[in-house]
Amino acid sequence: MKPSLGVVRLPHAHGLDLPAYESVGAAGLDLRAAVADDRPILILPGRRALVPTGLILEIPEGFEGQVRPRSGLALKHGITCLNTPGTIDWDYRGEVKVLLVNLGDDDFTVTRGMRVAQLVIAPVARAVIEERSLAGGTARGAGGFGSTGTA
Ligand SMILES: O=c1ccn([C@H]2C[C@H](O)[C@@H](COP(=O)(O)OP(=O)(O)OP(=O)(O)O)O2)c(=O)[nH]1
Ligand SMILES: [Mg+2]
Repeated sequence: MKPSLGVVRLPHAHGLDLPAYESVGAAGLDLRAAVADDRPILILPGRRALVPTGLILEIPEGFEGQVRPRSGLALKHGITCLNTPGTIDWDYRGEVKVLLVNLGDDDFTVTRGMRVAQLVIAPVARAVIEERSLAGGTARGAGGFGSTGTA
C-alpha cells in the first residue's frame, strides 16, 4: 500500500503547485522554491542558500523524506544540495527547506516556483542499540577504502 504524505501549504506557497511526481516512474517529488516574485535568491559561485519550499510535511511513521539534488541543475549550473541527501524526519513539523550550493562558475538565481530539488519518501529502519564486544569475524574484516582493488 502506498504511504500517504500530508502536505500543508504555508501562505508563501499559495499559488504554487504541490510537489508532484513528474513521470509515472519518478522516484522523487519535485520541490519548488517558495520565494517571493520580487525576492529571488541569488547564489554566487561557491556560496550556499537555504531555499524555502513553503511546505510542512506529515510523513508517516516508519518513513523519512530525502531531499536530493536534481541532475539537470547540477549538470547545467553546478547547483546541488550541500547536505545531500537532506533528511526530513517523520516527526518534523517545520517548513521543509533546501540547502543549495553553487559549485558552478556563474551566479545562479532561484526564482519563485523553480523546481530546486526532489523529495524521495523512503522506509527507514530504527535499530535497537546493543553495546557489545566484537564477536564474529568476517572475510572483509577491517578492510575498506579500496581494499578489494580498483578494477
Ligand atoms: O535538507 C534539509 C534537511 C533537514 N531539514 C529539516 C527537517 C529535519 O527533520 C530537520 C533536522 O535535520 P537534520 O537532522 O539533518 O539536522 P540537524 O543539524 O541534525 O538538526 P536537528 O538537531 O534539528 O536534528 O531539519 C530540512 O528542512 N531540509
Ligand atoms: Mg538531526
